[in-house]
Amino acid sequence: MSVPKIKHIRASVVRGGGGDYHDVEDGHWIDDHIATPMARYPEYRQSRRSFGINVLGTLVVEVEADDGTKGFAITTAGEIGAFIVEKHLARFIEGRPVTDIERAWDQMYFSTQYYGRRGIVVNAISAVDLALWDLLGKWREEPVHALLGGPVRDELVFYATGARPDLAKQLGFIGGKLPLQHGPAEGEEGLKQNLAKLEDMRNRVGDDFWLMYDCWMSLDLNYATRLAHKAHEFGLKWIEECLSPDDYWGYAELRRNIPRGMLVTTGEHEATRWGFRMLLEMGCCDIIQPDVNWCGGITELIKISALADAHGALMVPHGSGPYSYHFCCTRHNSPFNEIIMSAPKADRVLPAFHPLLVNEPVPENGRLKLSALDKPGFGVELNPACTLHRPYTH
Ligand SMILES: C[C@H](O)[C@H](O)CC(=O)C(=O)O
Ligand SMILES: [Mg+2]
Repeated sequence: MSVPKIKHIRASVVRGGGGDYHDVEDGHWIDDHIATPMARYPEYRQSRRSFGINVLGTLVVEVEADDGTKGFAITTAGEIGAFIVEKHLARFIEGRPVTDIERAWDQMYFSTQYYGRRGIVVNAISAVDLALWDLLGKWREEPVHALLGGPVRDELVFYATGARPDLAKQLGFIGGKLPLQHGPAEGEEGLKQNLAKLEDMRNRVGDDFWLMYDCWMSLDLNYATRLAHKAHEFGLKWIEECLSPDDYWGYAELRRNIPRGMLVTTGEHEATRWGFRMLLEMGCCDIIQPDVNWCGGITELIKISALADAHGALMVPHGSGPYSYHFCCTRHNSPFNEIIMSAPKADRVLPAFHPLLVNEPVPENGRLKLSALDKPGFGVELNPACTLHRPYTH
C-alpha cells in the first residue's frame, strides 16, 4: 500500500473562544472574580482578562497530504505558536509519510528542547501532533479512538465546570466543579465566602452530587489545607490545582494533610511524560489532569496515561473536547470526562470549543454515546464562519 506524504502544514490564529476558552466577552462566568495567583494585586482581582489570560488566542494547525486528505487541530498558542510551527516544526512534517507520527513528535520535542519543554512550545507541538492523528484517521477513514486500540466502554460520562453546579445537575451531569473565587489575599472574609458558596451549592444539589473546587494555582499550602478541612463538611470531592504547578513538594504535603476521602487533582498546566512523572512519583495527586491540547498531544498522552495507570492514578483530562473523548473511551483509568461550560451563564451545554468547530459532539443528559465519535479522525471540521489569519509562512 502506498502511504501519502504530507505536502503542506499551515499555522493560523483565530480570536474569540475556540482553543483559547478564556477569550470571552464581558459578563461570562469564567471571568467573574476567580481566584488566581495575580489576585494578590487588587487591580487584577475581578477579571482574569485584565492580567492577560486571553492574550494568546487560538492556534489552528492544518496539514494536507499529497492525495488531498486534510487534518487539523487547535490549541492555545496564538501568533507565537504560529511562528514556532511555520519557522521551526514544519521541517519535520512536510515530505513525511502520514504514518510517521512518533518520529515527528520526537524530532519536534528534541529540536526545541533548548527553548521549549513546556508552555507555548509544547502547546504548538500538541496541535501539530493532534493534526497528524486527525490526518491519519481521515486517510484511514477511521476514528482516532480506533487507531488507539478501540473503546473500552459504550458511552462517556461527564462532570461540568462552571459557576452553576445546581444547573449542571439538572442538565444530567455527574458533578459540578466550581471556580474558587477568593484567594489568600482576601483573608478570612474571602475564606468564609468560599465556604458559603460551597454550602449553598451543596444545599441546592443534595448529598450525592459531586462538588469540586478549582483553585487555578491561587493558594498557598496553609490556605489550601484549611480550605480542604472546612470544605470536607460540605462533601467536597476534590480540590484542584491549589498551588503553583512547580510546587511538587507542596502538592505532596497537601495530599498528606487533607481529610481522608478527599482527592487532590492537578496537571492541566503540566506537560510531557517527564512532568507527569514528577507528579506521580512524588505522590502529588490522585487524579492527573493533562490538557490534551497542551501536554504534548495524543502521542504524549499515551505515555502519560500509562504512567498514571502504573501508579494507580486516574487520568481525567482538563477540557480538551473531542481530543480527550477519543482518548478516554479507550482507557480504563479515564472513567469520566470534563466539559467546561462555554455558555456565559453556565446554563446550557455548548460544544467545548464553541464556536470554532463544526460537528463537535456535545454530551446529552451528561453522557455521550460512542456512536457520536464514529467519524474519521477526530470527526470535526473548522467552522467556515471563523476567520483564520496566517501571520507567518515558511
Ligand atoms: C474555571 C477555571 O478557573 C479554569 O478556567 C478552567 C479549569 O481550570 C478547569 O476546567 O479545570
Ligand atoms: Mg482546573
